[in-house]
Amino acid sequence: MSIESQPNHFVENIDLSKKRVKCIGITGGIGSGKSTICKVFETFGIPVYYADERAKWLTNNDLQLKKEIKELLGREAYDAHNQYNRKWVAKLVFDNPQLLQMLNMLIHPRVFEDTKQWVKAQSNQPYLLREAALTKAAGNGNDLDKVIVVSAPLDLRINRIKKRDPQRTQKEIEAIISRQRSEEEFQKIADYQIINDEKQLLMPQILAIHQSLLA
Ligand SMILES: CC(C)(COP(=O)(O)OP(=O)(O)OC[C@H]1O[C@@H](n2cnc3c(N)ncnc32)[C@H](O)[C@@H]1O)[C@@H](O)C(=O)NCCC(=O)NCCS
Ligand SMILES: Nc1ncnc2c1ncn2[C@@H]1O[C@H](COP(=O)(O)OP(=O)(O)OP(=O)(O)O)[C@@H](O)[C@H]1O
Repeated sequence: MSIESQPNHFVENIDLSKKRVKCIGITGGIGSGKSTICKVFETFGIPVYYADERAKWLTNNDLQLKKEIKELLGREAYDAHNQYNRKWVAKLVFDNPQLLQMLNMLIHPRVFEDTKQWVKAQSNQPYLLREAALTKAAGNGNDLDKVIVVSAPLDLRINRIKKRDPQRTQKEIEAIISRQRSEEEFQKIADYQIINDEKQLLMPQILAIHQSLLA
């Protein structure tokens, strides 16, 4: 068969006018300032997917997920109004790495599905941001093109969280940190870095990344 007479699957299956929009992960440990920095990107018109927030929403609204979480953690995972009992779950899982991993295995596939739907619904954007405490390196089994890592000194992060979340004890904050990537591990997956140490100016760092992503 000549090349001309072969059916052209490529032309049939790919709509060239719909190029996938760039998706950039933004991550960092608790209190590093991810959400604060995302708010600045939002003022530039960049849409942001907040994975922790969506995970929270899904734990209360995805019926199958609710059922699976109850099976894994017990009925107390939901309160009398059938709402996710975050305080109770946090106490249980942030001190128990195996259980946290099992909970992640229930929640994360749902969040990834939800992210895909969100990305599909966006159009005509120069790029999108996906904020999450847990993110793999770009391209490592995910749809991210680059990863921004937000860093801040540990003592500053702990003090910020004590102020922001007065219900958490120092021990609880340290338990969360010990379940997250270390600073060195975050650095390994960073394509861009933002240092949010309240000494270096934030805006020039954010603008430089924004410009580079628009280029
Ligand atoms: C354990 C839960 C109930 C704690 O709720 P709580 O309101 O106390 O804390 P919150 O969600 O605000 O998170 C507190 C800090 O822990 C971090 N964190 C949340 N989940 C995880 C996790 N699975 N592993 C490591 N850090 C996490 C957050 O980024 C934040 O820095 C809740 O975080 C949860 O259900 N987590 C599992 C879902 C998840 O993995 N979310 C992360 C992004 S998809
Ligand atoms: N440069 C800064 N100057 C002053 N306060 C800051 C700065 N960056 C962050 N904060 C404050 O520190 C706290 C933690 O910041 P933020 O919520 O953005 O962190 P996060 O990395 O998103 O945390 P989490 O992982 O818990 O979601 C917030 O109360 C925020 O207002």
